[in-house]
Amino acid sequence: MAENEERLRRTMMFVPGNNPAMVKDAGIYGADSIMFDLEDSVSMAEKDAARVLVYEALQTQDYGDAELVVRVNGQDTPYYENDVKAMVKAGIDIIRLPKAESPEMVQQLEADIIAAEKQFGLPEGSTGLMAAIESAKGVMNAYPIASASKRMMGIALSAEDYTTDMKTHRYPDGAELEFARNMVLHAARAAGVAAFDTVFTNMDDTEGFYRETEYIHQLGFDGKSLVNPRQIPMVNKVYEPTEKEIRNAKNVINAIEEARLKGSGVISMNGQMVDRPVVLRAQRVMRIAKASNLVDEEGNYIEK
Ligand SMILES: CC(C)(COP(=O)(O)OP(=O)(O)OC[C@H]1O[C@@H](n2cnc3c(N)ncnc32)[C@H](O)[C@@H]1OP(=O)(O)O)[C@@H](O)C(=O)NCCC(=O)NCCSC(=O)C[C@@](O)(CC(=O)O)C(=O)O
Ligand SMILES: [Mg+2]
Repeated sequence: MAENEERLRRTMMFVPGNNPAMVKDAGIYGADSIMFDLEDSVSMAEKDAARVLVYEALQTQDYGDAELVVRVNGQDTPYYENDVKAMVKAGIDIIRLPKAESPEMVQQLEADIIAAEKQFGLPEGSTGLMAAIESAKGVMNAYPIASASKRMMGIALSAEDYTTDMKTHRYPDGAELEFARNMVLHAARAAGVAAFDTVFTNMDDTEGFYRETEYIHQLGFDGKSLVNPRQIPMVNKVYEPTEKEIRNAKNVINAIEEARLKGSGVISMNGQMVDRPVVLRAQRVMRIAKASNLVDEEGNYIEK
């Protein structure tokens, strides 16, 4: 769980698994997580070829520090079993289960991963998993799903399938997603795993993308599933702490350290009470600032 909190997962970019150029170059854009897709962006005719392409790429390409995720086909398809086996064998970090509706589906994936790790002689526990919530049933079961496996890295809302299931579609104000977003986020936090907001599919609506990203950042999501590399710097910009937030976080950490030396767990700073939750938030700001190269080793803001 601590690892989930430490690792930055602001941007998880879908990469269609049947597109050799996109699969090859996916590492150059700086996504925190690269998600190879074997499911809905790949036609039936290309399912086997896409699996082979992604498998080969995982053996030969250097994706740097990015976390590597693959969205396998659903458990009700003839592709699922081969997808899981091939991706575990390839050493993928995380398998994303689409259309998760129950904890049993997650436990089935966990059992299939364990069997594959044994078959290929990999250390048990080397492959993590996550679940995408894409229906009313999935939303109602969000917490049981999020807490179904100790390998669970996070859960994601998938609004395209979800709004279809809800007999609506996506609107600019996002009101149709309010309940699902809150359920997914609360389930993730209660289970101690990461929470990912859904894709935004209108590549030309930059203003709408910023508005949605600012909103989900305010709610508390770790990050967002993306469909295009142009969306990566926009999410990072929203998630980047400001200079004021960084200076304030550093002051909070220094102040509480001074208070601790005096034997106190609470202190007043510029009229503002500073206690444990404030310190935890300040530490998180500093972690993101460090990962975004906004501070030096001592935590001082780097002037641009
Ligand atoms: C949208 C578009 C066609 C736009 O094309 P465009 O050509 O206009 O893009 P450009 O910006 O011009 O590309 C500039 C350069 O970037 C390269 N480039 C672009 N996209 C890249 C990428 N993704 N990965 C690596 N490389 C990429 C491109 O090759 C070019 O490289 P180069 O030629 O070298 O300059 C394209 O992006 C794309 O196909 N996206 C992925 C779509 C996809 O995966 N859909 C399935 C997942 S959603 C789903 O299933 C719903 C869900 O399940 C979701 C959930 O579960 O969360 C639910 O229910 O909600
Ligand atoms: Mg979907």
